[in-house]
Amino acid sequence: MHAIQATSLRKSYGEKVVLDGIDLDVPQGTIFSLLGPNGAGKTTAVQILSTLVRADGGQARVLGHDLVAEADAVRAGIGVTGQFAAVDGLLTGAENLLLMADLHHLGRAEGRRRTDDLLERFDLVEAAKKPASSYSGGIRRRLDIAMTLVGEPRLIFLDEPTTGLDPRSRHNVWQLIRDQVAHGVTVFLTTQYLEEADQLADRIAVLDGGKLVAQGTPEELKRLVPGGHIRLRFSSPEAFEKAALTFGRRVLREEDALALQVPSDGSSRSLRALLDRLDQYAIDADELSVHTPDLDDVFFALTDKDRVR
Ligand SMILES: Nc1ncnc2c1ncn2[C@@H]1O[C@H](COP(=O)(O)OP(=O)(O)OP(=O)(O)O)[C@@H](O)[C@H]1O
Repeated sequence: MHAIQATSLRKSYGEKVVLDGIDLDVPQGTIFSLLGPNGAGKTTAVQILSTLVRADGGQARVLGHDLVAEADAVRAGIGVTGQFAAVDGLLTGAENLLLMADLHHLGRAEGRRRTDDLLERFDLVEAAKKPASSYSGGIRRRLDIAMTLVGEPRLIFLDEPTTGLDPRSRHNVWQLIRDQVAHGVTVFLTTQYLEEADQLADRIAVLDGGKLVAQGTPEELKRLVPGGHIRLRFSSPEAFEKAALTFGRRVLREEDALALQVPSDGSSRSLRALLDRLDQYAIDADELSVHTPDLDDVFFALTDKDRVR
């Protein structure tokens, strides 16, 4: 079953086309990340898929329900944490959670039970007694995500969940997200941080200029851009020269290190071909390492940085 299935989603604000026909498929129990530069339309996509904003065109089913005809059923199964954080600064953390429990009509006892459970799991027991306005960014974000989970959603939308957090808080939030997925929850995550998508996502889609310019696993995306290579290091100048001759003009020479960089997409097929070649000519490499480009390379190669917005 798919948690999200969308075809040809379109949305414009006035003259500005924000989403220009977007197809999305997110299997249940996975983390899907929508990546894109500022203003690419990530938040708009989240707003549409969470029923907050109507698309101009296209269809979508979320948790098996039609987004428009069965909007209530969709809302009942999802949680949204966004830049429009729901935390009320005047209330304590515990009061914020209890308020969410009320909104979900949970009843007093059940509301208390879920609130206590979430405070424990999110390491918020101490903070829960103080007003949320006194919280650091990291604690506030944890409370915000905890509030999203009060209704026990099967799908959560996290819109830039770690923007502005320090590395430790960011890792904390990542762990909380992974825990959710381990319990079968599906996560739709938007982020500007390539590392975040790389760390968390099963699949990534890159949004730019209103279109998805690439989709795949982090590894698949990294293979899309040039720059990947296998580096071979040799212990003798003879072996180095012999290998350089064997691989011909395609290789990059690191004379001082006695190393060669052979272009490769990082697949096992390309690795096997290279090892076969070394075997064939009885060349011994001292060291072999595979270098795949990182997501930064992909992002910059795929998104148009010069477009005027
Ligand atoms: N309610 C609105 N009215 C008019 N224009 C809007 C509205 N909401 C969004 N936009 C425009 O749509 C474009 C996409 O915005 P959106 O917030 O979806 O991008 P984003 O990818 O989430 O960006 P960011 O990373 O900066 O949050 C922007 O140019 C924005 O100005």
